[in-house]
Amino acid sequence: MANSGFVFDIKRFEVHDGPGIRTTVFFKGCPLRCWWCHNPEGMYFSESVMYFEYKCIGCRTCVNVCPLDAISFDFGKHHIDRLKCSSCGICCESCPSGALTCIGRAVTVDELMTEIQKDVILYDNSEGGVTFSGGEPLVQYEFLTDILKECRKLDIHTALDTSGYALEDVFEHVAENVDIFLYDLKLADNPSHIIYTGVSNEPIKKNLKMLADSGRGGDVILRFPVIPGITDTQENVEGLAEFISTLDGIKEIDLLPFHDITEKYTRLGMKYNMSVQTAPSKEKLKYIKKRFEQLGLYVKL
Ligand SMILES: C[S@@+](CC[C@H](N)C(=O)[O-])C[C@H]1O[C@@H](n2cnc3c(N)ncnc32)[C@H](O)[C@@H]1O
Ligand code: SF4
Repeated sequence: MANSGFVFDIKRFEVHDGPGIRTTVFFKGCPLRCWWCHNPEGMYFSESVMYFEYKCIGCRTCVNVCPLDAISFDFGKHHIDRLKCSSCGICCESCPSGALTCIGRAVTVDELMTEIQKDVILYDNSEGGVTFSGGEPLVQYEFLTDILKECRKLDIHTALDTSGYALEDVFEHVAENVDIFLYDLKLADNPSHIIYTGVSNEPIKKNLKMLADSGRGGDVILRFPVIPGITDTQENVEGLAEFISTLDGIKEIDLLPFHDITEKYTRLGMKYNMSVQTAPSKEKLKYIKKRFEQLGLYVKL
């Protein structure tokens, strides 16, 4: 039982994170480091300090209040020494223009349920519900399970947006309380998976196979991030198609074309590995769509 967890956003009226109108809760912390991740503020479990240059008025309040001397103006340019910064948040509280913002906050089960329940009428009218995303929600599996159980008590539909990367027994335990899964498949080849995400794809494949073998394939919507030069290669698409063809009951795969978020990484002081900034071509998307349709899947783009 975990009475509180750590989230970095709660978005209401979402229509892209599962069926109907949904509230999406973004959990902090992720064991993966996908090169293209558009939610880098969700990677670390601790709070993340984000700096918005266009809001900065150059008053240097942050420099003066930082207890670790982690902030300076080098040649007039704001700089946070991320090795010194402990994300204590004092600079964010003191910044008069909102140029510094602390991402991430603790919430209790009760607080989160209050937020989720605000839109129950919308969920009911649209066959929607709540989606747990991140970061990787499975990292906080005890808190996640508590929330899922509360939702089930109240008959609120739940979706888990996940990389599937978790120990088998953790995944199995959480899955019991989930209505549908938005399950990401990124790279079929394990060495490539390790290079581009930092972890092996074996637990991901194992957990998905377990779901399908237990008769829950129909509760899974696959998601495939189409990342130019990394996941969109013929070799990868064929590898994934081969794996998917071993899974029973899965009917849908959603293609998520790459979008660039260089600016977010700059604001967080994080390294962005992607050299490509353009979305995949229409031809490439068409080819991938057709290939997955050949497996009998409905392909949403
Ligand atoms: C940020 S992840 C969070 C959930 C979980 N950690 C996962 O990877 O599925 C949510 C979705 O965004 C997708 N995604 C991440 N970065 C993206 C990008 N730059 N372009 C398109 N989709 C992206 C992921 O593939 C995943 O389907
Ligand atoms: S698993 Fe999801 S949240 Fe984690 S780094 Fe990859 S895309 Fe981002």
